Amino acid sequence: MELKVGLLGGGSWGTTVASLVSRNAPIKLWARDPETVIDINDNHCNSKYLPDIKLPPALTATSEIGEAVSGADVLVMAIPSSNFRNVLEQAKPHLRPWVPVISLTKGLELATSKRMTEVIEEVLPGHPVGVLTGPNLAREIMAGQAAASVISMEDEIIVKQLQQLFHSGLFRVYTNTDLLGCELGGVLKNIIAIAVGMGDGLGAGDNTRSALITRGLAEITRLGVAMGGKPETFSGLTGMGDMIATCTSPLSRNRHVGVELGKGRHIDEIIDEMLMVAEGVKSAPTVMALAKKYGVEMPIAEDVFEVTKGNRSAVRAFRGLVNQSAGAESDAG
Ligand SMILES: NC(=O)C1=CN([C@@H]2O[C@H](COP(=O)(O)OP(=O)(O)OC[C@H]3O[C@@H](n4cnc5c(N)ncnc54)[C@H](OP(=O)(O)O)[C@@H]3O)[C@@H](O)[C@H]2O)C=CC1
Ligand SMILES: O=C(CO)COP(=O)(O)O
Repeated sequence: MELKVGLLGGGSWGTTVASLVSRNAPIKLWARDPETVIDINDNHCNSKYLPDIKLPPALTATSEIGEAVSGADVLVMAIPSSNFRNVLEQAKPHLRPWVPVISLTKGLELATSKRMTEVIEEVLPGHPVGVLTGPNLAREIMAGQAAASVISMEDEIIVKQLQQLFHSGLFRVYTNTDLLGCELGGVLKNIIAIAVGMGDGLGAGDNTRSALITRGLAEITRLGVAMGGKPETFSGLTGMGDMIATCTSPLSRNRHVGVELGKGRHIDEIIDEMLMVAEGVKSAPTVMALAKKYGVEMPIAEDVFEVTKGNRSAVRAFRGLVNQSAGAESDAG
């Protein structure tokens, strides 16, 4: 049976995933911006978020949320974490029972510290939930570069059915049933990417970058495992894989924020001039609260939090990070 897909969110990643799915199944993308809808339907472009990229003609968009949701056999959410719950509430009256809901979002809800799949379970009880996550920079994928990703759900049967929707020639999609671990990897790596960006903005070298990525991975693994994720998940595509892509790519918005902070600019000024979302800035306070709750030391994330709050300069934070006294490699810090 052919599954119909509704995807909510007309930004860079929503449009990219909708383009991939359109090769395998009928899909309707909902965007709140009517100009984006016209651009996708008439010009096969999303000039606002993916300039100079041609979209597949099979991809169509709507500005009526009910049109994307009511006929859907699968709902995909590509809305930043700050507006995720609100959009899910708008979709709820149109959604048929038991339709699986897959999140593409790599953030946490500020007010509740919840993961997006927890928000889905709260708003839409009974619907199977999952994430599609991994080292997936939208522009590279739209340029036709090969990439791998992971669809993660706790239900082994449904996850295999949905894998086929997203998988295509150059976009390899694996399955994983450690939903919490996969989802958290995508959230937490954003903060480490800001730290690495800060170092790059300050002129640090490749050795420093490598040390930060490795210690950052240890840090996010400690928190993820304390929260119930599997250690091996953090060494896979959704953990180490996404860390490498986000911490090293000039396309990463989180790394970009770090680079600008490293140059000495203020966070408000950096965010004001960005059209796109950098989830790590918003997640940092929530991650600090979770680290405290689970008794996990996260010195890199803490420095990023202090710099983004304006309490510490990037230079001071970075000196602290590289000068920290070193214990055993297996220790925190
Ligand atoms: N870009 C990437 O490479 C990747 C991104 N992600 C994750 O995907 C999520 C979405 O990111 P991305 O697409 O890149 O973000 P963008 O910043 O490119 O776009 C955000 C989109 O969300 C829409 N939006 C925001 N608030 C609302 C709302 N209240 N109602 C309706 N639409 C809304 C915006 O609409 P409008 O234009 O009208 O403001 C825009 O279409 C993030 O959590 C990100 O971390 C994950 C993997 C890769
Ligand atoms: O999650 C991403 C790559 O996997 C995108 O990272 P940014 O949000 O930092 O651009």
